[in-house]
Amino acid sequence: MLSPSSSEAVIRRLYQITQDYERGFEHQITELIRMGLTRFKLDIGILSHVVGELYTVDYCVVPDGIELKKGDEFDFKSTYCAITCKAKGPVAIENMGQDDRYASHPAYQAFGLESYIGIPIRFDGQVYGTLNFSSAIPYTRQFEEIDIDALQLMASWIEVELIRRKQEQQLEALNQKLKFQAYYDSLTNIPNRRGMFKHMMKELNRASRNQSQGSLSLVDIDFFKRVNDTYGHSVGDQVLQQVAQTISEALREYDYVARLGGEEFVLWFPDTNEADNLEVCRRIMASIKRIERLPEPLTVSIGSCQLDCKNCNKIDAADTLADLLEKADKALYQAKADGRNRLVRYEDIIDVKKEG
Ligand SMILES: Nc1nc2c(ncn2[C@@H]2O[C@H](COP(=O)(O)OP(=O)(O)OP(=O)(O)O)[C@@H](O)[C@H]2O)c(=O)[nH]1
Repeated sequence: MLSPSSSEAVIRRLYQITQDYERGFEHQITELIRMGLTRFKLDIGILSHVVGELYTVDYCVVPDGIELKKGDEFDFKSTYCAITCKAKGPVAIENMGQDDRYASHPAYQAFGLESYIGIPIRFDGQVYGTLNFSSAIPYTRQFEEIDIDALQLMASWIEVELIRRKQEQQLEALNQKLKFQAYYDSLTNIPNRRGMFKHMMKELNRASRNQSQGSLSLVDIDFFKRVNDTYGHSVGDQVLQQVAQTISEALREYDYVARLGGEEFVLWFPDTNEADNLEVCRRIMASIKRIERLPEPLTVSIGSCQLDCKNCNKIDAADTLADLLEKADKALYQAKADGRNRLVRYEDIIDVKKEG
């Protein structure tokens, strides 16, 4: 019979291990298995996971010379786990080969383990797997109630931890979703205005630091109201999605596109001169004309402007962005006024030249 101080030691050690969140689940579970091995004086400890007929070793601690590792898979029916799951509760066997119930079990035939103590782990209303400890050597004493108590305590912590980890993963997924919704446009799946602002702050600071240049372009679908009015809002939505995709595909690796709102998109071309900006914008205009969603070709107007940070002092990114957007918007206005389906650069507008 084990003394009460021995069970107190289990509780104390379990408390230490379970408080050690910062070291991660893998560390905690390995320490818990080690504690079980010391507690039961056995040498193989496993947390298994069972899905259908597949038994997988989730975590294990084994002595030198035993080839067993995390991720190893077995046929569930031929494992000791099958015995424990069938029992629906703790199982303790001191000498499997001498036990009429188990001597001919496929698990004993396959692995030949003599002593075994295991318990089912439940998760989400189902059996997740088992926590088990075993050895090829018969047990020298009888398993006691206090052994089962210790095993149940360990299993309870694992069950709580599995739930906690699942909730943590759900929370993380929810956070990712919220982040996506905050910075991406749900219709086109490209960044929205807020996402653009965040990206551009980094980009403009980088351009300033590297004293480099770049082009900003506003792309606006022509007569989009007519698309909605003629073919319906849902076709309008599909056109917006196709335009976003077409622009994304036409861009180079470091170029950037966001939906500014409505049928307007903003494009940023880092380290790009005017000639290169013209070339990419022309490519985009041609690609958009090839969209086949409507009976007539779709056209866009583009207003572009240039940022040149060569030989300039550190810029204020927010002010610079506002300035670039305003210039591109003037150029876009001009493109619309000149008849649409064209690209105008702010630097080429006559009034601007006069002012300059
Ligand atoms: N289907 C759809 N339509 C939208 C969305 N956001 C804005 N719009 C529509 O886009 C249209 C924009 O119309 P206008 O600003 O008059 O521009 P336009 O008809 O493209 O004319 P120009 O830009 O001058 O060539 C409006 O009818 C808006 O209702 C959207 O998410 N989905």
